Amino acid sequence: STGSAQTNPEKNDVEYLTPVSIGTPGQVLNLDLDTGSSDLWVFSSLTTSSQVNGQTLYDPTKSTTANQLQGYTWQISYGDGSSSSGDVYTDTVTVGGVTFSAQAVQVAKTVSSEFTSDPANHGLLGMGFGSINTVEPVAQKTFFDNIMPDLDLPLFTADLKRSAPGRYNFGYIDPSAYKGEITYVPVDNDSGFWAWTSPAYAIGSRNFGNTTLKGIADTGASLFLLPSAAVSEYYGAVFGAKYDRSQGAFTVPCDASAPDFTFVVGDHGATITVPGNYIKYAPIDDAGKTCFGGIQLDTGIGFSIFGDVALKSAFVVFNGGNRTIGWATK
Ligand SMILES: N[C@H]1[C@H](O)[C@@H](Sc2ccccc2)[C@@H]2OC[C@H]1O2
Repeated sequence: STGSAQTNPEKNDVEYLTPVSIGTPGQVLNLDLDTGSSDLWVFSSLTTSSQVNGQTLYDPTKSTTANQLQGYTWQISYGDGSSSSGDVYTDTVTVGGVTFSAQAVQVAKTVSSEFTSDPANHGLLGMGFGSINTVEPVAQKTFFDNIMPDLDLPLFTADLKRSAPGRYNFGYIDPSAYKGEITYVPVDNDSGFWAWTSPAYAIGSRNFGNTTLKGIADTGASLFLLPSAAVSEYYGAVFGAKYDRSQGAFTVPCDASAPDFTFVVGDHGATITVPGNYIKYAPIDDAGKTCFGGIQLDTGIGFSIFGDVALKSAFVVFNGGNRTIGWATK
């Protein structure tokens, strides 16, 4: 089988939401497909009502194919401090025309304020590795794990775009979605993430250094989080850039000329270039004078995060069959 689903950016591309059908008859929720986590959880009829704010709710009692996993629970905390928890059902789930009939659907009973505050986000669909699924007493498989054996090819692709709809494809590679060759590199999934290492990076037209970037490809993260040496070198090249302690982040003048950020993929010279304009991420003042930086520090995480600012500059193949990640320009 193969499938294809359009994914739609929220304001400032802070996340990308994809319609997912759950249950019989189908209840369509817009979910954040997240390669940086491995739980499929949804706002539901069981979610504490004071924590619901316009989100579409999955109601298992309205689905003839829902079955509760009695006594199973889950609780997840994300890198940005948000969290959610609840119970577990199985039900039929369809994304982009690909269906799995007994998918673990984690219904939220509690969600943190970051989730409550966004009516458009009805939950997450994790596409990381199964080892970090939080369901107790038995971890559950991700949607991708479940459909992989039936896919023509054991992979999915992410084609995110700046402030425009993009696409997640399952089981095939669309040759019209990228230019040149796809360069594949090994993924180390010991952490449960799509972790890989870039051998070097360059800022603007400067020469490549020899500092490797060890990071994860995370479709659920908005920004490009890098080591302080890379971040300082980058913003040192942007006139008017500064670290704004009140924001706890680097900002740039929205009218600054921002250099591109290029990272190497593999050892035969392939590169991906993040346009400087993507790093003038979003205005933080009404006048649109000051912009939030799309590159920020990865301090304390232990690895870098190739979030949407990096991913939307490429066509990315997540191959679960041979555990590689492929990058191509587009
Ligand atoms: N993998 C990512 C995940 O999808 C989000 S969870 C999230 C939180 C609030 C709003 C939307 C999504 C969080 O930021 C980075 C990492 O954790």
